[in-house]
Amino acid sequence: MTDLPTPPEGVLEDDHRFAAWAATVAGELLTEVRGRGLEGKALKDAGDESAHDLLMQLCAAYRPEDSVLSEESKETHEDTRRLSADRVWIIDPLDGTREFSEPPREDWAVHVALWARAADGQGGDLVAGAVAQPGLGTTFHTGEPPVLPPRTSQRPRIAVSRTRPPAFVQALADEIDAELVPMGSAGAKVISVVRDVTDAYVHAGGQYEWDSAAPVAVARAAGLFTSRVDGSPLVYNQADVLLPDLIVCRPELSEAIVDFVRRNGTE
Ligand SMILES: Nc1ncnc2c1ncn2[C@@H]1O[C@H](COP(=O)(O)O)[C@@H](OP(=O)(O)O)[C@H]1O
Ligand SMILES: [Mg+2]
Repeated sequence: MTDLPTPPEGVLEDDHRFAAWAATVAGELLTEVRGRGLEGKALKDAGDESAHDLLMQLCAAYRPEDSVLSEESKETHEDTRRLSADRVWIIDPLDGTREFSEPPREDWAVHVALWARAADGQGGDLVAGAVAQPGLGTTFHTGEPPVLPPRTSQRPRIAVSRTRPPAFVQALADEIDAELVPMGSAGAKVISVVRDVTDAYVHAGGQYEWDSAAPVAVARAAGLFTSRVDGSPLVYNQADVLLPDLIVCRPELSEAIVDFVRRNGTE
């Protein structure tokens, strides 16, 4: 066990600030790992493992009562105690692992989200989240919700996966006269909408709760629209952590995107 970073004053008392701090220090560690001269799989593995270990240690030390679901631990996926827990941290220690291993790309991120059970005990939802994007030197989080800048492009720009863009998004773009903007990392794509680099992120075909939980928490706090591609709600802390599709967009685009999927499906 390495020495844990010391939380700044006030961080432990506030879940939003704790999420932001944890994501930030994991991002700093990843930046350091990226400077070690590793390449390819060795760099990917070192990144995934070091950020996961640090975040698990921070949660164990400072949020010992809470459950954790982390991409990098199969044990946490299968641990059914989180299904009856009141609070679950949903973590992607390194989202956009591929892009992390291709310096100087900046489309990779650290995701830390908190899911909490509703007061009536029925279901729950995301209550805090942070996305650190070290390549931009910024952590976006629900403690200080990002202010959505005015839209600078009349033509919609849709962020899509750089390596596995769903085919239907091209058809959607053709219909609404949008431009596709390929990039890595679900977090970086959501943050591109938050920053007015794009206007929407549309994905289908596979993804897991940790890929979208923290970005969606931040997007909602910024006033963006979030849903599954069929317009139904994104639901977290499920037994099956597959959450294969989503839309994050400026509110004025949601109707056209959901309507397209309802008419055409995603095949
Ligand atoms: N079809 C698919 N099945 C499973 N995971 C997928 C997926 N498409 C994207 N993802 C995951 O979503 C994240 C963003 O992907 P992309 O950059 O292609 O948009 C990546 O997370 P990780 O980097 O944490 O593995 C990737 O693994
Ligand atoms: Mg991911």
